[in-house]
Amino acid sequence: MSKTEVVVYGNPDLLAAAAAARLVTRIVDVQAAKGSASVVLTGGGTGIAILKELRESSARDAIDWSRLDVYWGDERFVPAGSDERNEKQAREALLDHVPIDPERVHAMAPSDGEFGDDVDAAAAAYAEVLAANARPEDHGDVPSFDIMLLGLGGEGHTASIFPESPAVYEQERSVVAVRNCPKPPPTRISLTLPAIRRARDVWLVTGGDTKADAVALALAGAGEVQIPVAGARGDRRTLWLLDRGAASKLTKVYQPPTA
Ligand SMILES: O=C1O[C@H](COP(=O)(O)O)[C@@H](O)[C@H](O)[C@H]1O
Repeated sequence: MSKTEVVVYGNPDLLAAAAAARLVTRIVDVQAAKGSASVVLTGGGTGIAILKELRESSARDAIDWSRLDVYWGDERFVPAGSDERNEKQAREALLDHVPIDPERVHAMAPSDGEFGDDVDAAAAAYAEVLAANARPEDHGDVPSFDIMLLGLGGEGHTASIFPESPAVYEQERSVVAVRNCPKPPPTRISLTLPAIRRARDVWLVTGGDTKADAVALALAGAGEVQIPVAGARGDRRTLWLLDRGAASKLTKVYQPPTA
């Protein structure tokens, strides 16, 4: 299992800018080493702020967008045009502004798409997308994603895996339908913790003191049933990128970077 690293930035803007810079560097490094790279996006305030920062950065042109696969860790099961959709927010923040190959943008189905309001069928279809994109060296039906961005909620959810919900117990499937979420909208699609742990790098990105309890509990070793984000780990690296608010209840002192 990878070691957990924590970096704390002085404010949310710095967090988003620094995470975007890290993302460019890691994608470029992976593309140089392997030819193409894959990234899993998250919804939420910090996740979308990072994408906006990336759009506004001239460094984004260092990425070969034609050799990047994009997936989502979770999606709100709402109509395609809804502003609540993580996909729509990511497209507006970044994807509509870069020369990405549309075939390599792997979105989860909306509630008015080909599966209608059958969220189980939509989740199963996304599991098939993952399986179809897994290579022999991935040793399973989920790609070894190069970078997975994940946000978290104040109660400890990550992706759309909520505390003590059926999704947190899932050990077989890579993608599940999620119902009765405590945070609206109530119906969602989510990667499971076993699928998340297939990623090489998992980056937990969050800001604000409403996240401080969940961050502190996860980093203190809480169980994943109560605090699902505690179970989000990368195979190569688990990196927490926080602002001072989100880090404010950590007992260990994590220094902001000096440069
Ligand atoms: O609903 C969701 O919320 C979380 C966290 O969002 P935030 O705005 O409170 O930071 C996000 O990680 C997840 O992808 C999203 O669907």
